[in-house]
Amino acid sequence: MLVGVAQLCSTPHVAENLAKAVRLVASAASKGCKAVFLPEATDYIAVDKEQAVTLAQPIDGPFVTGLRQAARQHGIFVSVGVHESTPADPQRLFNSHVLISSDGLLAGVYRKLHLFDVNITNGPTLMESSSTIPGSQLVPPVATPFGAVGLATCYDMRFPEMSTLLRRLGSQIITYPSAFTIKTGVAHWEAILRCRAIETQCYVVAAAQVGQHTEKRASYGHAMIVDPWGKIVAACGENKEDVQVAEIDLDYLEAIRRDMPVESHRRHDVYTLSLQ
Ligand SMILES: O=C(O)CNC(=O)[C@H](CS)NC(=O)CCC(=O)C(=O)O
Repeated sequence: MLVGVAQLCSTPHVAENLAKAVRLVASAASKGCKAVFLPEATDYIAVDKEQAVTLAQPIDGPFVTGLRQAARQHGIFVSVGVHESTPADPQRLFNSHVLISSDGLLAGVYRKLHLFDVNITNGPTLMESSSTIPGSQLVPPVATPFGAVGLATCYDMRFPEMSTLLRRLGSQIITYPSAFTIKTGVAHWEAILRCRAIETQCYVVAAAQVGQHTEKRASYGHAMIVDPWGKIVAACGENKEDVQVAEIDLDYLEAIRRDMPVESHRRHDVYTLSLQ
């Protein structure tokens, strides 16, 4: 089965971003994909924290609703990262990853666990926790016709405990909708994604924001799909608005797991003791 990984440049203009996302959904469907993966913050990249909080919608707001209609119209699953407002805390939002089924229903919602609070010398300073409430749970993989999908987001890829757990819970595909900085992307993006695929023996799908969003903010792009052997099988490079397609072959995945059964070689007996 074919799936598409997408790349785009969101701005603070939510309606325009929805139009771009819907175009990418249609494009993936026309290429025969059963699913399309859109990046983190597809709804918008804001100029500052105040604007980010003002623009956030609930999951049942117009942005996700528009994508649910597109998913249903084209008969395709859609994974998308959005900001999610919550009445419980009007000054902050969740960084949420929504999986929409091909009949337009919500199949899963994951709220980003690891927040990107960093200050890199000669590089970006970002304080995600000033606007974002961290999620509090791992979401079990969602069963789909193309495999069991584990939900994560961007910076989460730096935490292999999370991908290892998603694998143990049954994931066959692990997804990281992203908006990576250029400096960290050049240094780490491909290496991390290939490692997560190799060590979990899962397909890794990483949709990406690309280019200049606002005066202050730019993203690395290079959306890709990595197969469970660590090979890059789809790559958007630095294209501005793109969907690249790869096959998800679960027989191939099972063969890799059979040949090298790392999951059954894990020494959980030792790991638990060493944490005490
Ligand atoms: O800000 C928004 O609106 C959407 N959220 C993001 O773009 C997030 C938090 S600032 N970006 C990352 O996690 C980049 C991680 C990264 O670049 C790395 O791990 O190196």
